[in-house]
Amino acid sequence: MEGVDYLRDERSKAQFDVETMKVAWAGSPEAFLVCDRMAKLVANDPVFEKFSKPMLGRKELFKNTLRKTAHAWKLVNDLHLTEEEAKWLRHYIDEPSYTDLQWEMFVPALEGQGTEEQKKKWVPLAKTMQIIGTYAQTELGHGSNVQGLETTATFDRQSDEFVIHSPTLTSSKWWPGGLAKVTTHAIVYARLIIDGHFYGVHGFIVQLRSLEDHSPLPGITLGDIGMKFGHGTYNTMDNGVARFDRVRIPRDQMLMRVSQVTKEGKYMKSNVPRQLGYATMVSVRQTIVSDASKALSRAVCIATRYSAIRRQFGSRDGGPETQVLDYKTQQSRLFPLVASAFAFRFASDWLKLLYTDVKQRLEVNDFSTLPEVHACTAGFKSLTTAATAEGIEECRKLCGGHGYLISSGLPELFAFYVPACTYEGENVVMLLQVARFLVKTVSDLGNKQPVGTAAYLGRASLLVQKNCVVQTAEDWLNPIAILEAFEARAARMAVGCCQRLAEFKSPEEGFAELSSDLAEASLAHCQVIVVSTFIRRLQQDIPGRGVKQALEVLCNVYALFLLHKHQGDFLATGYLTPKQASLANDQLRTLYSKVRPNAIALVDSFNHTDHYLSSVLGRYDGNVYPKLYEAALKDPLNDSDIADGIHQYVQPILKQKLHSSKL
Ligand SMILES: CCCCCCCCCCC/C=C/C(=O)SCCNC(=O)CCNC(=O)[C@H](O)C(C)(C)COP(=O)(O)OP(=O)(O)OC[C@H]1O[C@@H](n2cnc3c(N)ncnc32)[C@H](O)[C@@H]1OP(=O)(O)O
Ligand SMILES: Cc1cc2nc3c(=O)[nH]c(=O)nc-3n(C[C@H](O)[C@H](O)[C@H](O)COP(=O)(O)OP(=O)(O)OC[C@H]3O[C@@H](n4cnc5c(N)ncnc54)[C@H](O)[C@@H]3O)c2cc1C
Repeated sequence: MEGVDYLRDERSKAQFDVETMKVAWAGSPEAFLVCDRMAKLVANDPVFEKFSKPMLGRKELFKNTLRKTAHAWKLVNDLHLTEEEAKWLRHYIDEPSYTDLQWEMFVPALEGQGTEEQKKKWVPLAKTMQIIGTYAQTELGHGSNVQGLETTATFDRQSDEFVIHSPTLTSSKWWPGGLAKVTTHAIVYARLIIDGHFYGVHGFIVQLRSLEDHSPLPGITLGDIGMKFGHGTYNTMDNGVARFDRVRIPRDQMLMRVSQVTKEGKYMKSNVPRQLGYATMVSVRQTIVSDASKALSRAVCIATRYSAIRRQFGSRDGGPETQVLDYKTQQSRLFPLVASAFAFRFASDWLKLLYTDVKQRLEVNDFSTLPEVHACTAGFKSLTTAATAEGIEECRKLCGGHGYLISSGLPELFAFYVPACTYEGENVVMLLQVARFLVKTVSDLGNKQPVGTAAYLGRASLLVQKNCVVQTAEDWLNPIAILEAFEARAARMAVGCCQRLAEFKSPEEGFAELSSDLAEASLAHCQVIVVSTFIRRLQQDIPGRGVKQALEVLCNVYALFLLHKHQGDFLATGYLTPKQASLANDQLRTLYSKVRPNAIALVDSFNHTDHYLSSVLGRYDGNVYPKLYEAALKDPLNDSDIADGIHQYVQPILKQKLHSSKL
């Protein structure tokens, strides 16, 4: 049999209806149709070809992306695509570009932090791409610590302008996408100074380049920050540096929803919290969670299909060898990642609802749920990006040596994905934000009953006393038992941290000293929410033959895999006995056997095109070896039998006459 037959055979074993699972993955029939249409539009358009990317130099990579982005924008207009469709189009084009910043950060910053008047002026310009903007917050010297930014915006009462200035080398804006060569405008974050007084960091709309000839405006120095990790992925993007030498902008270009500066130079705070200035980051963190499920699903699709084709050992009497997918070790590394992709997908759907709700509330100045939403977006961003980055690397290893080839699609996916652990809030820094929320919630238990995602902490006094009642491996299939185990472990970790914090001279000192434990407690809290979201999703109506059952198996795999991975926490907090932890692991092994017949159908449900996967190993048709061979032959080194440099550098060595002493 060939790879093609192996996958056909695997598909015939599926115990659920793949077409309905595709809809469950996409979120709704409508969402599925949009994704499917956009995926095919990109896959069938030769402009979006990407197999030649690994061979391109930096300048060509960048120009190639400009060309694709211009073509995409033409399609958006010619086909009258909605914003949702245009977002999927960008997603499937699969190349970081300045438009990510335009649509994910520049427009949301204008919309979220601008006044009605500012929005009326700037948003239409941005949405029609008459101006192209970026989000210029990070500096050479500070990224995580936004309040530590050094760029200044000094109010000049006489001219009614702000003077934007980079006073030090470390104040140079550093990293913003599109800044180096493309963007005409930026939201520049700077310390506001009026009459020598500092008023904190605010966003300012600054024009960077001439709209006539694209040259940098006077006083502005712009450049690229250099090549990044990997080859053809983030190097398509011109992440940039900007320095400002007393650049003047009109007063009405300070984003003034949160606070205003009057013509007279009076600083006025509206009744919105200053954290609203961070709202763009909350919006993008939410998008990043959804992106995590997409990136992980892509990696596991490649690794699962290849694992069904790859055979090693186990041949008897000349019969076929064992599919590596049948090895329990392969399953225990791969199936939790398949389950995680689904878990993150459902978590991101839920987070989107939470975010839509807070957005509506913010519009009418209801800030009550902002701390919880901030904690959830920050925590989920950290949990999902860390697990996805590790998962992609694991998938590379699951593909053995071939996983290291660029043609497997995995090295470039990894290089593209890993910065998600850093940008939009470094992952540990984000967990520490969750920790602040947890400590506040636990410390306030006597006065205030927690709600929403923290509601379980209202039962903390009970959860720290109760013990797990599981007696058999089957008991671990009960969602109530699973959820209580996660809640008890998280509550015990949070309460434990709070008790120890009280032993320090000051809360700040305690927080710093216990920050590792607090980050672990935060992760445990986020896991409660992801697991409970998965369980709640299964309580909804899920149509289609066997779809709900297949998802139930994955939900249990996800939860019990986490329980096994973090069993140290579960045991140390005393909720579980070693016997119960071991029963969970027994159940996990049984669950892997239930995933096995559905493995290929599950990854088919992601509906990924071969174009999107860009992987010879993950091809839908399974025709791996001939195509791997074909791809290798296309390498420029194979253009001739005698490569450049052989005559010059190798032959002289071969032909040298060695002295006998060197033999
Ligand atoms: C189709 C393709 C799609 C692609 C989609 C992806 C595109 C992505 C492109 C990626 C490009 C990358 C861009 C960037 O990276 S932009 C720069 C991002 N930078 C950061 O994320 C910086 C992280 N730092 C911070 O957010 C803050 O500095 C930090 C929160 C760490 C600390 O802030 P600060 O010093 O002001 O505050 P405190 O810790 O003292 O907190 C004060 C209180 O405010 C609360 N808080 C903090 N942040 C928020 C928020 N965002 N919303 C609401 N509340 C917030 C905090 O919890 C404190 O509350 P309490 O006092 O009650 O504890
Ligand atoms: C590909 C990419 C694209 C980007 N695009 C943009 C963009 O468009 N616009 C923009 O403004 N920025 C952008 N950034 C910058 C990005 O937002 C920052 O790099 C990020 O916020 C992390 O900040 P940092 O680099 O200062 O890391 P640092 O904060 O210096 O982190 C270094 C280490 O210190 C630790 N650390 C820091 N603070 C604490 C703390 N309080 N407690 C414990 N540990 C701590 C971190 O955990 C980390 O291990 C981009 C970055 C990348 C990689």
